[in-house]
Amino acid sequence: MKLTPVSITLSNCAKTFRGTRVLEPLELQIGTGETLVLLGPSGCGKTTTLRLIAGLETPDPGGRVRFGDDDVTSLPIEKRAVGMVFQNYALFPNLTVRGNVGYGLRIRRVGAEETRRRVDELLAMMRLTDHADKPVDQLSGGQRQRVALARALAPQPRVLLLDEPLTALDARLRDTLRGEMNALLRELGITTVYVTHDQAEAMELGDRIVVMSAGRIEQIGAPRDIYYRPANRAVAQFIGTINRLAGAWRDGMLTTLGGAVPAPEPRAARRESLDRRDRNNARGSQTAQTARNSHATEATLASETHEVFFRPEDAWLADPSTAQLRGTVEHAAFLGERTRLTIRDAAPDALIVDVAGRVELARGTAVGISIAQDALIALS
Ligand SMILES: Nc1ncnc2c1ncn2[C@@H]1O[C@H](COP(=O)(O)OP(=O)(O)OP(=O)(O)O)[C@@H](O)[C@H]1O
Repeated sequence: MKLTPVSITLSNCAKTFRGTRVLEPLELQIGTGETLVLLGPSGCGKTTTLRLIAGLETPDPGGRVRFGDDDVTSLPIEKRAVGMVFQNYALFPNLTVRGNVGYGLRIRRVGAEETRRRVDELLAMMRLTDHADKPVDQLSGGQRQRVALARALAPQPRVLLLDEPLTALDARLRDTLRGEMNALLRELGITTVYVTHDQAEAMELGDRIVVMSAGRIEQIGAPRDIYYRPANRAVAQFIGTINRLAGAWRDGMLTTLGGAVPAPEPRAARRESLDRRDRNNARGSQTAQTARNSHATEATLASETHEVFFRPEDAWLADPSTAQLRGTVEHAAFLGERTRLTIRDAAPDALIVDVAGRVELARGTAVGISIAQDALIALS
């Protein structure tokens, strides 16, 4: 497929419907060929943002939308060269698969031969060749979704916009199609904006994720950044499961019900250490960084809210006599590849700890828990 992807820039883009502002002014740059995922709870403004990019809505006065160097703010959707896929696919039920995929080319008066060539190529790419002449209502949900994608790509758009394209499918199919979608977007290299409220989809597909809530951007970052370095509680609680340890600071340790844990590394140091862990290349200007970090530690602790957070998979069971925290098993959920423990009395809130392997623990068993220091997260 011959595609010429572009970057997208939204500047000062707010949206008000009948006096109610549903999107605060936002700034967003999407790189050429990047897959950017808009993630957040229902009603947070994801679809509105996508529609501003599509040209289905215009931003409040002062907002601008650019594709590369082109200011497209006042262009309608049909002049923006975008391909769109919706949750319900919006296929034409009276047309065959081939008719649906070729639709956008016919209305653009592309010649019959070129149309056939492009449609055949897309049908092959989407593994739909054998279904080309079927009416779309004879297809499975996954196949319809692939027809919708092929139809969006046929006119060779500059940008691909996907609004919850997998949501209507059952969980198992969604997992399979997520992998296929990932491979396809990498292969096409098209600039893609993908709306979802499903974190697994966001993590697997996004080069970067934009976490939104109540019409605002809470954080923009690579999936690992968002997961391991959430900017605030809203992000941490929306993405995955997170445990809270509340207590009092004593000698650099947070003392809670069942023991004590060391102070988390402040954000700057944490970023450094995670980057080291991720990329395994810790050389560079370490000395200056370390000086900045020790300064940051004191500043962070002084303003600390007496709580730290950690993910369930970052803790492990340890001998209670040497563990950081002690508690009792409230519940052990065997999930196949791991067991999810709910542990009481270690902290004011119950803690969730994931353990791999063959673990069988009865309710009431006394356990010890330790947590990797670089996995402790301080949040505002
Ligand atoms: N045309 C409209 N007129 C009035 N209000 C609207 C309109 N479109 C969206 N809204 C409101 O704007 C807010 C954001 O909606 P939007 O569809 O962007 O959210 P979302 O994050 O995509 O949610 P969902 O995941 O449920 O689709 C919601 O409160 C919604 O009711």
